[in-house]
Amino acid sequence: MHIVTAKEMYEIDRITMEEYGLDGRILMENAGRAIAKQLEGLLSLNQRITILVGSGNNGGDGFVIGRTMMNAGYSVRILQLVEDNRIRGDAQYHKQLFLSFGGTLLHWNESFDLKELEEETDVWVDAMLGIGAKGALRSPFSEVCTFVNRSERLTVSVDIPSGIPADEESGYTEEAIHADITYIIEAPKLSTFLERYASYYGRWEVVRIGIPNSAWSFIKRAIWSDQSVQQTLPTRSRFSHKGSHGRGFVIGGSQSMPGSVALTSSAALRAGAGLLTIGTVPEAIPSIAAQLTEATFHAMKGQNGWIQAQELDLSPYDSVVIGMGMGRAEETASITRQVVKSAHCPLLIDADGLYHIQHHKSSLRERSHPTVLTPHPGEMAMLSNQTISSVLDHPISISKTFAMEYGVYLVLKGPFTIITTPDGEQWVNLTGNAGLAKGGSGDALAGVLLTMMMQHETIQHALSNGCYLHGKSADYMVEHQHSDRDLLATDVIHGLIQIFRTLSS
Ligand SMILES: NC(=O)C1=CN([C@@H]2O[C@H](COP(=O)(O)OP(=O)(O)OC[C@H]3O[C@@H](n4cnc5c(N)ncnc54)[C@H](OP(=O)(O)O)[C@@H]3O)[C@@H](O)[C@H]2O)[C@@H](O)CC1
Ligand SMILES: Nc1ncnc2c1ncn2[C@@H]1O[C@H](COP(=O)(O)OP(=O)(O)O)[C@@H](O)[C@H]1O
Ligand SMILES: [K+]
Repeated sequence: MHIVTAKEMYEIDRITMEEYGLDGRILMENAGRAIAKQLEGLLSLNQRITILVGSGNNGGDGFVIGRTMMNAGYSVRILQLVEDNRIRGDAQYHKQLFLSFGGTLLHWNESFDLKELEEETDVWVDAMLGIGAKGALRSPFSEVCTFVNRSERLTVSVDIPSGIPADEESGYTEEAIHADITYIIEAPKLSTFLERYASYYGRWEVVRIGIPNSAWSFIKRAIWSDQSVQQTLPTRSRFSHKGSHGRGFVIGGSQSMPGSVALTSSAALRAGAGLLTIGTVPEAIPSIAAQLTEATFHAMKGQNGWIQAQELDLSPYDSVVIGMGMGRAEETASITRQVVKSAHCPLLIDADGLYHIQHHKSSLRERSHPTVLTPHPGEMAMLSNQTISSVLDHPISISKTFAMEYGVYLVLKGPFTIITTPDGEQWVNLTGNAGLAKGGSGDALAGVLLTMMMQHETIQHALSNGCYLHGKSADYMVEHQHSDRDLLATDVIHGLIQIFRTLSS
């Protein structure tokens, strides 16, 4: 399923209409009918529907929904918020149809009594503004949206909750519709995945309206779905041996922080690594070894409890991860730079490793093997010289610019993790929950990703599947054994067992 900007969606509509010849009025009919079908499944016949329409094509969808629901036996009213002469084109065509079918149309005016309308309403359908919304809500939209948000009726939005933008834009108003459900037309828009806007959508579903599959070919941004996982997760051969499943090297930890490297390694093993070696300071080995009997160790030279620069033979390894629990001391900065230069295999840099490369980003471009960076928004802000709030508002464009500029795979972590390739293609992972919002989750993810990188031919598939599995395990554990308060990274690692069992059954 693709993810689009407003501009891209308009282009897809244009291609469908001009190059394939599907009339805009038919697209609007399809949109309204697809949403009406969902509403019929959701509502009983005694629930009275009030549809709020604006001047654009989003309102046009509202007129089709009105006619279709009325025909299905529902009591429907439409409140038009703009003057008659503002409704044009396809929307005007469908408005006329609604009227000729005997629909009830109310017009907004200064003295309109919304309270009275609310008394005759069980469900608000918000068809005021869609992808054409610009800036803060103007009157009377702002008053109507404020009223609807205070009303305790079910609120269903068409395509986008009115008042929020489709893209990574600011300028929205807090009165934007807080929908219970949003029926998104054809493809989620960027704002569906932005922290600032996601909650306005409520629960969302995508409805198809007949856009041809080939019209999407220029869109390089999509959701990583259950189906994507089924198509790309490698199966195990009956004749495989430990070497077939990858030999990984985890570099990290310090005298005072042995835990995170233990989590990464445990996750890598549980995710199916063939062989795993942990490179850490000698002082950290006993505590890690006590938890992980399956790993082997490479005692690295340390200074003051931190890993220091040293000769390292990385040639036996299929993938390397560096950074977790390593600390920010100058000693570990040197080893990070050295590994960036000498790892002739896929390399994942996380946590303190990201801190160390912030002033050496150009060295990433010189690598001839894939490099993966896994920042959370704070680390992304540091790497891209932006503020955290700018990263949260523009995660999709900032990731893309960075990944393309430095030739890296970027996994920008968060409630919706964004995976970007050096070519600028992007995938959004939807699994995971707030139980992951605690120390240790990122360390576990790094381990799962390390293993996936060793087992997939395509790094993007590895990263997307790794993020999916990590989040899916958290979802499973919160649903069956834990809550999003008590979930620990070790529980997430344990939950992988169930996820793999389900995927292979
Ligand atoms: N073929 C297609 O394209 C299909 C499109 N489809 C549907 O169309 C939707 C996009 O339609 P659209 O482009 O007409 O934009 P839409 O969001 O309805 O409204 C724009 C109007 O709103 C106004 N306005 C803007 N900002 C405002 C604000 N802050 N406060 C107040 N008013 C504001 C603006 O006024 P203006 O600024 O021009 O004065 C303009 O008149 C899309 O989301 C989907 O639902 C489907 O039917 C499938 C086929
Ligand atoms: N609210 C949330 N919903 C879903 N996933 C989340 C949420 N918060 C955090 N995560 C996930 O948890 C992990 C946290 O990583 P990170 O911030 O590096 O944590 P750590 O401090 O454990 O290293 C990431 O995979 C991120 O996508
Ligand atoms: K809307």
